Amino acid sequence: METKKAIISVTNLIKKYDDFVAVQGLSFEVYENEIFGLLGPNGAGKTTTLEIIETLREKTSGEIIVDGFSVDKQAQDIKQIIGVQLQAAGYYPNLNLVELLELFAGLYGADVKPMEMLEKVNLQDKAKAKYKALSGGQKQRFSIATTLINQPKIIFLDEPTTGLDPQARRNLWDLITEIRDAGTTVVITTHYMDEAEQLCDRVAFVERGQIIALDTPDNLIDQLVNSGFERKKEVKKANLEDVFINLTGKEWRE
Ligand SMILES: Nc1ncnc2c1ncn2[C@@H]1O[C@H](COP(=O)(O)OP(=O)(O)OP(=O)(O)O)[C@@H](O)[C@H]1O
Repeated sequence: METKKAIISVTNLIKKYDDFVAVQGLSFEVYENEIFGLLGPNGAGKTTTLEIIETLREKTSGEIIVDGFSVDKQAQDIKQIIGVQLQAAGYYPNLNLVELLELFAGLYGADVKPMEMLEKVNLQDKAKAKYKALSGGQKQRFSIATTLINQPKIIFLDEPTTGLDPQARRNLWDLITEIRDAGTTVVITTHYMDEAEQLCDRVAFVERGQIIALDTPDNLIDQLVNSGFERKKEVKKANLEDVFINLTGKEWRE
């Protein structure tokens, strides 16, 4: 990674839901133009943390700066430069994909061409389709397209590949990498460690509302190996997912 400028700084973030402390003093930085993964068990506090950074949820205390703007005083400025996946409920059922993108662009006051957006995520053939008629992978790609409407500096993707088949997942990894390579910072959560290893430049492990490790996947694996860890079973040169991909091909297909 050439540049190491922080675009997100989270310092001592605390979030309480009544008496329950969901986030217990998190501090981390996301660098400009990296894919940063927040990993950890169910209920660790990942989504809560993302939603606070996205200015969608109030924090209890702590400081968050996004591209120089404070979540406390400049939430509107932050909203302008980030892209967040909308809940599927926001996709009006009677509108097709082009119409939905036109609607969202209008709401953002953004000057985008819906067909170009659809081409970016390889959905140009589905321009006239309704959201509910898309496959799981297509729905995710459309949802990612909606995060790009306001040409954001940072996009947030919460478990974007959950429930997708191996090809759709790999296609999405390619898409997310392209988005990073085009200059956008990506913050992602995932429960798939192979995905985090392949896709993320750096990852933070969150456990019970605290960060317990943060580094590149390579460094974290090396540290574990250097501590004497060994897998019980000999690792083969391929796994069952490789067999799947090899049998069924890599092309876009849904
Ligand atoms: N609105 C809420 N009110 C009360 N408790 C909440 C609320 N939202 C989340 N929590 C609790 O805060 C904790 C953290 O939840 P969060 O959704 O941030 O975890 P997560 O790491 O994203 O989990 P997952 O991997 O399952 O998505 C959980 O114990 C959850 O039950």
